[in-house]
Amino acid sequence: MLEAINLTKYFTQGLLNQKTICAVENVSFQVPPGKTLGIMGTSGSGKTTVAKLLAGLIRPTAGQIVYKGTVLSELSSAQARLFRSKLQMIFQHPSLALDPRQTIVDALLEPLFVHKLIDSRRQGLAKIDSLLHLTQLSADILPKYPWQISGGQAQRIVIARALGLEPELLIADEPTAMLDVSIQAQILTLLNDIQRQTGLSLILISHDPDVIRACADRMIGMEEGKVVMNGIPAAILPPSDGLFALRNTLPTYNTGGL
Ligand SMILES: Nc1ncnc2c1ncn2[C@@H]1O[C@H](COP(=O)(O)OP(=O)(O)OP(=O)(O)O)[C@@H](O)[C@H]1O
Repeated sequence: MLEAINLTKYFTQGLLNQKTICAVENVSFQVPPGKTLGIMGTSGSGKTTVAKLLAGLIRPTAGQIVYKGTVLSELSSAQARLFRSKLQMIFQHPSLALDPRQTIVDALLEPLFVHKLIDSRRQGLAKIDSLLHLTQLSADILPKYPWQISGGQAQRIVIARALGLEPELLIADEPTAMLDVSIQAQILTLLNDIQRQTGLSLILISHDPDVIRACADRMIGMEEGKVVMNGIPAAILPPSDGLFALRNTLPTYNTGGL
C-alpha cells in the first residue's frame, strides 16, 4: 500500500559555516495493508525524519514515496491533501498535541469540521461516541481539559482524534515513550485491537526491541540514517532480556509473515 524508495533527507545547518547533515539516506521499505512496520533505532538514527517525510511535513532531498501506486510528489495539491487525511501521525507527547484551552470534546470535533466529515455538532457527537468506544474511553472525559486527564487517557484521545479522520495508515512515533510501563502495554494492545477491527496499516517507531517484537509484522532497523536491518522481528532481533516482557501481555496473532 505504501512504499518508500531510496528516501533521502539532508538538512543544512548553520548560517556562516554551513554544514550538511545526512538524516536519512536511501531508506526503502513497504507497508502492506493491515500490517505493522516497526522502525527501530537509537536516538538520532533518522526515525522521526522518515515519519515526517511520509506525513509530508518535510520534503525528501531524493527518493520517492508511493501510495497505492501513485508517486506522492506527482500528486496535485488537492490529491496530496486527500492523501494526508488518509495518513495520520501521533507523537510521544500526547499532552503537547492537545490544546490546554480546549475541552476534549472540542479537540475531537475540530478536525471533523475542518475536514468536512460532519455538518453539525450533533453528527459529530455521534461519531465521537464510536471513537470513544474504539479507544475504550468513557464519555465522562468529554467536558474535561487535557490537564485534567492522565497521560494514558491523553494518548487515547490523540489516537481517537487521528482515527476520526478515517486514516488508512497511522504513524505512531514512540507513542508510549512518556507513559508508565503498565500503560505502555495498554496503549500498544489498543493499537493492535484497532488494527484488527479497522484494517488500518501501522508504522510503529520505537527504540525498544520489546515493543517492536511484540507489535510489528516486519521491521527495519536504522543507524546513522541508513537501514541496517530489514526483516521479521523475531528472526532478526536478539531474544528479549525479560526486563520489559511486553510480549507476554499482547495477543500473539500478529506474527504472520507479509
Ligand atoms: N530540522 C532539522 N535540522 C537539522 N538537523 C536535523 C533536523 N531534524 C533532524 N535533524 C538531524 O537528523 C538526524 C536524525 O534525526 P531524527 O530526529 O530523525 O532521529 P530519531 O531517530 O528520530 O531520534 P530520536 O529517537 O532522538 O527522536 C539527527 O542527527 C538530527 O539532529
